[in-house]
Amino acid sequence: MQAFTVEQVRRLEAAATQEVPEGALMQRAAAGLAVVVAGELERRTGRAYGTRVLVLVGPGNNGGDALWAGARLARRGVRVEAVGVLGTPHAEGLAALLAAGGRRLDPTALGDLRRYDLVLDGILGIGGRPGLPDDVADLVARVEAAEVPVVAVDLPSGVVADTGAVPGASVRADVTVTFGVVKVGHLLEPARARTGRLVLVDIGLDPTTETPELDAWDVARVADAWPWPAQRSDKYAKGVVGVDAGSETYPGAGIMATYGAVHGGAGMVRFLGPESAHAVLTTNLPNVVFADGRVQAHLLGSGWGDRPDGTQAVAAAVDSGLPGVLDADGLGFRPDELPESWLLTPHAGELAKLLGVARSEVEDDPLAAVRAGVERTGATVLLKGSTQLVARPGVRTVELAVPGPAWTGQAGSGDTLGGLCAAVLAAGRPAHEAAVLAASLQAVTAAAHPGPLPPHVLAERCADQLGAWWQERHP
Ligand SMILES: NC(=O)C1=CN([C@@H]2O[C@H](COP(=O)(O)OP(=O)(O)OC[C@H]3O[C@@H](n4cnc5c(N)ncnc54)[C@H](O)[C@@H]3O)[C@@H](O)[C@H]2O)[C@@H](O)CC1
Ligand SMILES: [K+]
Repeated sequence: MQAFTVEQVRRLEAAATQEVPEGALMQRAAAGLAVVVAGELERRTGRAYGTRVLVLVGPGNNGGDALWAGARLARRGVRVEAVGVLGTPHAEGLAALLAAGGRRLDPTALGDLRRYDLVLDGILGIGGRPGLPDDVADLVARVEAAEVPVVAVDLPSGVVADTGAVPGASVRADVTVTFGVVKVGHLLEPARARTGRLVLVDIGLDPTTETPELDAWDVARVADAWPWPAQRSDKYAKGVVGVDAGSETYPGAGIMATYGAVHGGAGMVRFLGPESAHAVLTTNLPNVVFADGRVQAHLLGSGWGDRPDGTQAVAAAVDSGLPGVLDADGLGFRPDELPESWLLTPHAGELAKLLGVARSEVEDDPLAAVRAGVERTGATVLLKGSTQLVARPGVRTVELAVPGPAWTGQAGSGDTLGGLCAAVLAAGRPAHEAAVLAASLQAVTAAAHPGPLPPHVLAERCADQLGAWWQERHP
């Protein structure tokens, strides 16, 4: 699934408008919206006829869409009531609603909102500036407290369409019906959680003229793209990972990283980290070797702490010409310039430090931040967190891994993720693909095995998940 910016949507809409009569796009949007709302009413109450819908109407075309859809619903026997909450409502849309038997209410006459079966949020769309005025925010809070299902028109009002930020009050939708193309904010947290189920209505835009801002992977694409071993693949075809992670202070990070590499399907894992980790690894992962030798991808940095020879260790690995993953403390030892074949795996705090900005700056616009990380380092960058983004040099489109539940937000998850990435890298895949595949695998596995599993146990479940995908593909 691809997502676009507001500026791009405006261009696409302008191009499409040249081809059709005035108002046609809004009619297509309203028709699609009314079908989804009617379906939602039927699913929730068993019928559309006789149900009650409250339309919250803002000053722009977003409110226009909502009013025209309200008119269509009113003609089907839905009792539609519209309330203007900002500015002057779309004149033709309001006239159409009234002509179809809908009513206009004064905001002061709203009463108990629990009498509505559904609320339609037509307050703001892609023309919305962040946040909502206080009186609108109060009304939105009342809707939420009344637990009435909400369908958002194009975007949940109050979210930032281009970044996914939610700087103030916003609508929390059960369903969002968007038009033409998906917008960036639908897919990035925290706006993603406010979007609910996303329905895309075709209004005749042609997105092929624009480079997508975001390319969101889904589970089937991840499973199809995984580097499955061929029948005659030996350990070198699957790839050897060299893990130089952990330290005497943090041996666990090296162990976790090794669990990730093993369960991500590496042909062999060489552990080059601290001796204090050897006994645990020998007992639990006896296939891991400790001798120096051939590797096909490096994994460095997790749990290094303040390693005295960190700079030299990273330089030597990069100079080998092999691809690698540089994680956590290792990020502080990176050379000025890295090749694209190296993958950096910072979380928001680490990326902020790398860029010399506040963490909130990364969190407010992760798309810009992950691109800036690439710009700064030359490497491929995976920004870890609730939405996991991958950017690489020379490519505008940022890839979005399959999202998962927050269970993976615990110490050690980043270490195992680094190992999973390194396993895919060692199998010969480019760094951006290794990052998307590994991050998605971890998320999908966490969704299938919810609960506070320690990261190394979740890594074992990752192997089960890979097994299940493989069986689906090799019946
Ligand atoms: N342009 C097109 O061809 C189409 C647009 N469509 C709809 O039109 C929407 C965009 O319409 P508009 O460009 O009119 O924009 P909006 O409907 O999002 O609203 C813009 C208006 O809201 C005001 N406003 C913005 N943020 C505010 C805030 N925080 N507090 C108070 N007032 C605020 C602005 O001053 C402006 O008057 C889309 O989201 C979509 O729903 C659809 O009908 C499909 C076709
Ligand atoms: K809206």
